[in-house]
Amino acid sequence: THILLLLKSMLLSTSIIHTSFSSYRGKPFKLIHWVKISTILIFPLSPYCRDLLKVKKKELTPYELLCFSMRPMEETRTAIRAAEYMEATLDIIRQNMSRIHKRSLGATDHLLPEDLEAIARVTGCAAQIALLTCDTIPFIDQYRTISGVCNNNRLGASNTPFSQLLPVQYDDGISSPRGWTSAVKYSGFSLPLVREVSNKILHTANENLPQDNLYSSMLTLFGLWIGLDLSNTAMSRSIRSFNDGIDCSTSCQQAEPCFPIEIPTNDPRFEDTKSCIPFFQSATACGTGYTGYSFGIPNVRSQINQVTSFIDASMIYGSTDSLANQLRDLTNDFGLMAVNQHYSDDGYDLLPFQNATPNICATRSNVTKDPSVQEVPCFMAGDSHANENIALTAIHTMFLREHNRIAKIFRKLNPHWSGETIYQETRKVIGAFLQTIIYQDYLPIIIGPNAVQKYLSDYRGYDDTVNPSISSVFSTAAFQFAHLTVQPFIFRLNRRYQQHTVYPNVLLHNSFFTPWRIVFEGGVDPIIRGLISMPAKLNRQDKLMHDELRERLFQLTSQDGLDLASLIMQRGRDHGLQGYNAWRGFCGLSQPKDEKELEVVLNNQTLAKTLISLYGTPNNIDVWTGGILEPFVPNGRVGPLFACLIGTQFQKIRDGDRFWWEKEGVFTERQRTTLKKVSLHHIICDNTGIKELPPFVFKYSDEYTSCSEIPMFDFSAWKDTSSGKYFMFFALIQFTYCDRGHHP
Ligand code: HEM
Ligand SMILES: [Ca+2]
Repeated sequence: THILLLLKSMLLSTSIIHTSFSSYRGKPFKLIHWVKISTILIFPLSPYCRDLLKVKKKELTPYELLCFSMRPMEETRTAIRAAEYMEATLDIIRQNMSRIHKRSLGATDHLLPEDLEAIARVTGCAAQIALLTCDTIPFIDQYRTISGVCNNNRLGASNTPFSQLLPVQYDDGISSPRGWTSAVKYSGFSLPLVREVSNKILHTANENLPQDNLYSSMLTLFGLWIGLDLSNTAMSRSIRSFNDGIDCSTSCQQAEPCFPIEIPTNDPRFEDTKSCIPFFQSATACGTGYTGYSFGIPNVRSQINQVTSFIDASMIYGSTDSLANQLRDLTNDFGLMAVNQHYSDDGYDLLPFQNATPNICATRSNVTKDPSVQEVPCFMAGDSHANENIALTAIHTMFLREHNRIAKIFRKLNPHWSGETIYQETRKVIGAFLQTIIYQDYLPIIIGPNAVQKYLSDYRGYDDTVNPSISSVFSTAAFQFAHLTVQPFIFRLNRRYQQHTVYPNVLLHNSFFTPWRIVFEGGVDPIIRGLISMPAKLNRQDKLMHDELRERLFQLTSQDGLDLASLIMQRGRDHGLQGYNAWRGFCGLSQPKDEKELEVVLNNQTLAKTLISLYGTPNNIDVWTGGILEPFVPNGRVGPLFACLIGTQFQKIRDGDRFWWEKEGVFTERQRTTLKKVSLHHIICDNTGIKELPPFVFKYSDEYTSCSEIPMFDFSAWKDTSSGKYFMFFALIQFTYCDRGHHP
């Protein structure tokens, strides 16, 4: 590292660079040298999470687990690399220009538009944002692409920037997170340390938590599950600062992309205020931040969503073609998803294993303190978070089984269908199941009937002017409301819905990255029973985030855990989200200007006082913090601000989706009528050994009904009545156009 740093400073000061630079103007080919230099400089300085884990160690730190679980996927790495090269190239040019002209200059002050275009092209940035030609893709009107491209060109596709509902606000106006420089003031006040807000407002012990007497833990986990369909923020590829090689995992120095969470005085857990909770920034999207100059759009930094914004079950099937193919069972032509070849769960399938090294899920011997136990790899699914906790893994597993169950039904129903048709038709049905369950059952409970009426009343058809991309404020703040409704335990119940005697409840921090608990400790059923029959934690102003998430996040044994509340606020600042009042204004809500008015909005005097003592003004309250503190809207589980932001987002991903299940022509009328009848209930009954369950699985109740009392989901509307001849022809075209197992 030191040699590279030395090399970099030498390169920057040598006459070679000065000479080539002073003669570059009007000769864009020279710019390629700059790009090359930037790639040479960045590349070796950028260790990734993977590299952290190369050193064989007994136990991973919480930071390493976070880093690894949030590492960018393959195609995302290409997108991020392009932006990093472009930014580094412009930075080197800027430094040299300033040196030559002996004054500070912007990167593009002396560059011609064609030079910028050339840099964008050579770094790969131009390719990331160029419009696509969609009409050459076969069957583009029939099935969604895996990456979501060509639903409406790049809008809503994976690896594109989050949209912005309000202008982004950075310390330097372009890229530095809010709060990066303490001298920068907002409404006359510096932002408080996020850990201080977490300690003073969020802090809650694990014990005596308020329980939701209306809704079950399934409501919470289903929220997490669908959140993964919608957003997964790409982290910076590098865990080391670009300019001086500081390692974000070990140093508390602030240097892009390290944005460490500082420790306030009198912190209940960390005694040393010079220590920190490691944090690395999200990756920059091409054409934004300091790479934005050449594209004629406001050059503020934007972050990348690695997954498709549409509700298309991307957490099952993947958001990139390479992952989607890995997840399929291509050993036959039956349209199935790959399942685990080593273990099963009482006759039911499990998710396949990843073959990644190192195996971050080899946590069993550490947790059980028994070195002789058998370890297993992490499970593989369409989303990278599948092993984050075992309740989430259980839901993933159920839906994998549902795909294969339906695929087998379709093969019987339509023997002339190719494996590719079965896969695509099944994937289409699963996507529609999710859309139906979310809008019919989930959202009304969360945002309440008034917001449903305002944002989600009748569907009026597809609108190609609506941008379906997930917005930054939705993913980084509003849809993270449910972190306050997570129980500190994963409940595991036996067939009689009593605590399992052999495999009892597990504290949440003992459930992170532990797929072996599913393989060796009773499988999926006990966990699903726990989710559907135990209440959710209630989000209450005086009982916010318990210690499992605020003090022990990703802590498997003795290491210092992370603090989720601090991470969320720091992420919001990294993404340049404006403060609470700006968002209240966006939603047409009142904007409290002092403690008294805040007290009225929150209906809580003590809370308003503490917030003002921390932030100085209601304007600056981190939007996630303000949102989670608001009293609920009538018959909802979020306050008015989040009801508006969540309602707005779900309206956009419905109206801006060319494959929305209610859109004319996507399904037949008979199929639509059938799809309305689906519920999560069906999916549990059909894919687990659970045969008695509460009548409505999001509701907390001690009544149980038998699966046999619910009519089976009827697939007869999918019987293909067109002639076999036509389908032979169709299959032939498919076969001609694409490799087997590829999207048509
Ligand atoms: C069950 C326990 C849960 C754990 C351990 C957990 C953990 C995390 C972590 C570590 C992050 C990344 C924080 C950062 O550095 O920015 C995150 C992000 C997020 N979480 Fe959770 N979470 C849980 C439950 C939930 C639930 C119930 C929901 C929603 C209903 C949810 C929604 C989200 C969303 C939307 C994000 C941002 C995703 C992105 O764009 O990357 N989480 N969560
Ligand atoms: Ca999706």
